[in-house]
Amino acid sequence: MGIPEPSTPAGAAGLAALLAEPRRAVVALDFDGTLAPIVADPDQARAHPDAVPALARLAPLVDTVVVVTGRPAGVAVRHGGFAGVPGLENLTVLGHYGAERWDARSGEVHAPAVHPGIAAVRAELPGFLDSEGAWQGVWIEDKGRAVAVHTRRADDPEAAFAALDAPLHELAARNGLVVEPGRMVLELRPPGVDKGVALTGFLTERRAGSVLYAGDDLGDIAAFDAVEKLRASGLPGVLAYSAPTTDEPPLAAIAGRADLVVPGPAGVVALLAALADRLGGTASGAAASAP
Ligand SMILES: O=P(O)(O)OC[C@H]1O[C@H](O[C@H]2O[C@H](CO)[C@@H](O)[C@H](O)[C@H]2O)[C@H](O)[C@@H](O)[C@@H]1O
Repeated sequence: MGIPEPSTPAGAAGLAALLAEPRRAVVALDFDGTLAPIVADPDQARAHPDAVPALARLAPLVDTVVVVTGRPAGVAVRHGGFAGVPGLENLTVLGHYGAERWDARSGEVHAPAVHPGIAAVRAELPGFLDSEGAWQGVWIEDKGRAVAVHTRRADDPEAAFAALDAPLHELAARNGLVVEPGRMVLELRPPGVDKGVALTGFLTERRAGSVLYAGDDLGDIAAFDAVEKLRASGLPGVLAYSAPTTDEPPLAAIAGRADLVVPGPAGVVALLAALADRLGGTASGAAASAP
């Protein structure tokens, strides 16, 4: 596939800037639903099989590739298969919505102390969920510095999500936390950072000349907001939506703002490969046009 044409002038300008000066471009990608297909068990989610090969061709041609995810950074690295890959030396993973950072060069995760509200919620949550009614299939993902309540495997995932929304907001507020909603998940996590804050900080650090951001979920709205704000202040950017390929409805809050809509992780990977093709990447990651 070639590079799809952005549907907006701002997106076309963003893509043009990326292609004109790729060495100043940051390619920023969400993980679940964007690089990794959605599956029922988060522990079984893995990057699309063509993701790492495409990224390993593209990454040496741009300033950096950054994965911005709600996952713990180490989990995204493991499930992505990102560590020790030739070509991915300039990959960074910003985990926990930007609270954690892993850089391929050091191989280390940097993270702040765990918020004290997490221990309290971890202890209270099982009994709390019982008291809210037995939602068959609702389960808790302990993410270390956040705790997520998943409803995807409940008998009625949407009903379980809707019923738990307000009580979990109350539980989070009582413990100094916020609720981060996602695709059939309500996560209780510390406030203070989101994907927009994380992405803006990273682009500033890199002195980026352009950005491409791809995402699929509610947590990506903050990153979309950030790219739109940066565009208004002169940084070209292109926004891509990884649309569901199942009967799940598209997320209007993102779909309507995207410059490019691609079919799920397979479409994202095809976009990355097409960018690498256009920029002259080879299988080893060397740029044909590189100095
Ligand atoms: O920011 P992301 O990389 O998109 O991570 C967001 C959450 O993704 C995971 O949950 C989602 O993917 C699961 C596996 O496909 C799916 O079962 C679940 O319904 C989705 O919400 C992950 O489990 C969370 O910890 C992430 O915060």
